Amino acid sequence: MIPLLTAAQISQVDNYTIAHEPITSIALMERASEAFVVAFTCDYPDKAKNITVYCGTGNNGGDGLAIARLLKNNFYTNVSVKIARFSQKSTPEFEHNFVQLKSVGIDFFVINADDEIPFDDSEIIIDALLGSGLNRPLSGDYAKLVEYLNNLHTTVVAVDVPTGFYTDGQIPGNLLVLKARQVITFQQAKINFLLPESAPFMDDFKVVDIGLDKPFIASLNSPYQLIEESDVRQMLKPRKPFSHKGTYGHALIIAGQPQTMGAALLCSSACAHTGAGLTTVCIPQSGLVALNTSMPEIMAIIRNDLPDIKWEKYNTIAIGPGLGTDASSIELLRAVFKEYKRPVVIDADALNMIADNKDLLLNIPAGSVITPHMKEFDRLFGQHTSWWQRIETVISKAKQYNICILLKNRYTIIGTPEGKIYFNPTGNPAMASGGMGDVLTGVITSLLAQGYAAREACIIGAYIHGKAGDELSNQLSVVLAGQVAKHIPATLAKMRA
Ligand SMILES: NC(=O)C1=CN([C@@H]2O[C@H](COP(=O)(O)OP(=O)(O)OC[C@H]3O[C@@H](n4cnc5c(N)ncnc54)[C@H](O)[C@@H]3O)[C@@H](O)[C@H]2O)[C@H](O)CC1
Ligand SMILES: [K+]
Repeated sequence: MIPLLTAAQISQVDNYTIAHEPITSIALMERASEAFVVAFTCDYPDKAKNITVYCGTGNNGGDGLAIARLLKNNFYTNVSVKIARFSQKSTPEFEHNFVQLKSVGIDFFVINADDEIPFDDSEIIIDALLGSGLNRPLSGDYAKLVEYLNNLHTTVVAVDVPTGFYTDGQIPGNLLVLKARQVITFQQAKINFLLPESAPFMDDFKVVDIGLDKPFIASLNSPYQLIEESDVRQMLKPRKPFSHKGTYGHALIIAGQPQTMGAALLCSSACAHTGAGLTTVCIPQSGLVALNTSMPEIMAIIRNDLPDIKWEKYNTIAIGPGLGTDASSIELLRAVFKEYKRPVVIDADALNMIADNKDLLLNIPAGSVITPHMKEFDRLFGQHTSWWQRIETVISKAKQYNICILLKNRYTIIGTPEGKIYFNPTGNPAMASGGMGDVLTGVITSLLAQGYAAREACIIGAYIHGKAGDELSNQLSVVLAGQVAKHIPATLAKMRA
């Protein structure tokens, strides 16, 4: 896991690294700038491009000055610098790099407070105006400059953070930010890069290692963690010799109506493909032919017969995909919560029924998983005006109800009762199509049936679901839910190799 830190914590790590590596702050800035330049030259190899580096007078600006110098050393022939000197304040690291810049003879121009903004015709802008030190929205000269630069629609590559962007905490509405084509960020993704509010301000970000002290970062015990493939590989249990279908659990999936049988088929297919020993799906009578034709490996219970079943023979139950929200479905949901005491997976219409009958929240079996998308989440827990607020709610509700909450998004957010938040990095826009959530529910259900705890089931499930889609999207511009379900065994095989 990569612990994700707030700006205040990053500055703490910065100071710790300087004191304990030890390294001077100027050498650390040089290391960061070198790392930026390595990444930059890889993505922008044309050394004749007209590049302007815009620098503030803090350490982000100091980085910018060092970057301009290093680009020149790397034979970029058309680099110049514009310095926004909007206040008397500057850092010693900035001043040091200013002297260095002058010594290598790069053209620079100082924009003072209230000055007219100089004309810019560069092909690439490197944004080193403000970084993680931002402590208020842009205004005055900074706002004027950023508005001017945004209107140019030039390719902008931001150093560490796009100027004006908040790295953590709630992002105010109508925020003015220098929009970046790419952000090359130091040491780790900033938490807000992983939230949808970052989308208008950056197309892409790349993390470069600048050697900050990793044990110290870990010691800060951040609640926010980014999942890495190695975590999932470690969590995955092998399929052992002499094991049999009973070893891998029996999942019951309660899903589908005559018009939404697809949800039941996709969910149960994903469950079987993720390796549950047995999968039974509870469907309406009219869906039986479709099930038997498409998935002969899956057993069926007809919906009307459900009340008579032996609940305890299932290792887990999933309820919700395509289920509908009529009176009989609510009755069914209540019956599951009453009769079944092991962890369940609750999705889609089951979440909507809980949203309309909030008393049911208290009856969710301990250790269960709920898998809402944003709208289902807000219906359950109230309207939110920002994703940061939603994360706070995930933390409090996961604890209150002793459940894992998996809030679906580009970087799916998984909250645990212990107060941790895990971000899943896999998945891609080719997967944005119907049924994908049903497949994810099936994957997680399968993992619970196989004996993984809710936290592991969510982390592994979200990761492999997205990774299967990533693998498919190498060749396909649109990936359908059924394709993801069928590809899971191949993804799992690679992960276990
Ligand atoms: N550990 C690392 O990741 C390293 C980071 N480096 C770089 O340092 C910046 C952070 O530098 P800092 O001096 O703390 O802040 P900024 O340059 O972002 O800002 C300077 C200064 O500006 C003032 N300010 C804040 N908000 C506003 C505003 N809205 N308008 C005007 N002025 C504002 C405030 O006083 C700030 O202190 C980080 O991003 C990296 O680029 C190191 O180079 C290497 C290690
Ligand atoms: K910046």
